[in-house]
Amino acid sequence: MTANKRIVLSSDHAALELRATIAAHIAERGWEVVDIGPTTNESTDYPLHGAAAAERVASGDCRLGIILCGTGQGIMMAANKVAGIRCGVCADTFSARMIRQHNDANMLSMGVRVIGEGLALEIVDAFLGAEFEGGRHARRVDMIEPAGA
Ligand SMILES: O=C[C@H](O)[C@H](O)[C@H](O)COP(=O)(O)O
Repeated sequence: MTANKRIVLSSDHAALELRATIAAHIAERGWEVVDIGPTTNESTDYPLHGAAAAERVASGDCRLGIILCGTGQGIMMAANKVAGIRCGVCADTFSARMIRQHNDANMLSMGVRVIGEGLALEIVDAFLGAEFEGGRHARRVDMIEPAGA
């Protein structure tokens, strides 16, 4: 399978269960899931997992990524330090759709201590179901990280 329907998943210790639920949910929808998150609940450091997932997307190995931690915030910050990554934290479906359509986000972050499983899956569907609209938005996305920066 090409990277076109390949998606990387990761989290810290806070989100193992939700990560597994999301993995099953998106696999059912035809995505090849590359789950590189921790496999035990032992406390771990979200920057490691955010960066590792982001590298998979930035390298082209995976088209998109979904990352999780307690709030979704710390792991998002780590992912956004990787060149080429545009990751947004979402707790609603509208934002999840818009970060694809307007911001060409290639990663989604969520907080397992913020939202429940049902909403998380709806957010995932909104994110994966939307496409970048280009046009005026492309100019703005280019301004976030100019080529060669
Ligand atoms: O942004 C950071 C995340 O929410 C972490 O999941 C959280 O800080 C981990 O906290 P704890 O070590 O208390 O489980």
